[in-house]
Amino acid sequence: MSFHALRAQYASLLKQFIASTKEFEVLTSIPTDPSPPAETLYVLDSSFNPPTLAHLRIASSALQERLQPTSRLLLLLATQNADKPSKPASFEDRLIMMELFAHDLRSHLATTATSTSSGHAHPTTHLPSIDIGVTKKPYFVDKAAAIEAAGTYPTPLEQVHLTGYDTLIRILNPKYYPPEYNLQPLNVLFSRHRLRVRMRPDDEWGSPEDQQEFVAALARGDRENEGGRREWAERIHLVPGKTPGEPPVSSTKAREAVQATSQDLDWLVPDRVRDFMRSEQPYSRDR
Ligand SMILES: Nc1ncnc2c1ncn2[C@@H]1O[C@H](COP(=O)(O)OP(=O)(O)OP(=O)(O)O)[C@@H](O)[C@H]1O
Ligand SMILES: NC(=O)c1ccc[n+]([C@@H]2O[C@H](COP(=O)(O)O)[C@@H](O)[C@H]2O)c1
Repeated sequence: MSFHALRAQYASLLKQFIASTKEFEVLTSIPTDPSPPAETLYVLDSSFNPPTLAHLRIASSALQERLQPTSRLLLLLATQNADKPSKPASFEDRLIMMELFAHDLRSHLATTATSTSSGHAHPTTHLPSIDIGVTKKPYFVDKAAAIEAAGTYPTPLEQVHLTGYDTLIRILNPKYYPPEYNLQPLNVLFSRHRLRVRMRPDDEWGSPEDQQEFVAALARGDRENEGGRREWAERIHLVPGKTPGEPPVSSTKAREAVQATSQDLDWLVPDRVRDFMRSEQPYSRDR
């Protein structure tokens, strides 16, 4: 399907979703054929503005821990962000980039499985299916509940939310939980689901040791006065982020690169997303 036709299709699906009372919906799946029922649902929630190689590493490292068709990945676009106002690219273009990203991710999984297995390409039938979904809910605890309530997946189903360290800090910030402004509402999330958190070491977020200490403090009970329970720490799995010296990758950098230094897209976004950004210019002011 041409990008023009795909954009029109997503525009119509989005319009129906926004006008509905639904809080979560899967718009498409890759591949579209039926697949075995999910046993673990990995959820990568992002503004996908655009999807980057950091998002690809977050998802692929989680899926590669147990590469099996009963693992499923949900790429979840939040139409409402907890903090940021909406800005270009359009949601339609982001959904197209999410679909391209899903193909890039499956290609990546198929080829990287080769180096760890017998030297043969990993059959695509063994790769996890990827859903492209939308939610109106900005907070993780509500996203998890909306996914459960929609009835799209078998129940009960453990969700593993894939985030970066900056997002973990925000999930555990009481300012998001009125009217009491304490962390108690998160108990629903941590009693059923998990977080797999990629460290994001830099000047703003500190060293890997500082990031590990944040979870260790929760485990020691240091957040109990704010309603944070020690046992939640067991449901938070911190994994390494970029290695020292590796340049930091972010959607902001990719948006800047497409305007100024387009060759930098090669190390910021996966191939199909890069080609789309170059040909369709979703961040151009004329769009
Ligand atoms: N380089 C990275 N290292 C670790 N986590 C990351 C990285 N990039 C994104 N993430 C995580 O991926 C999730 C979605 O990210 P998000 O859409 O905010 O991307 P971003 O690159 O931080 O965006 P922006 O630059 O537009 O603020 C968040 O949980 C975020 O922490
Ligand atoms: N307390 C929370 O659950 C919480 C706080 C801040 C951001 N978020 C969400 O995290 C995701 C990533 O946010 P940013 O795009 O702002 O990095 C968004 O879906 C945003 O709404 C959730």
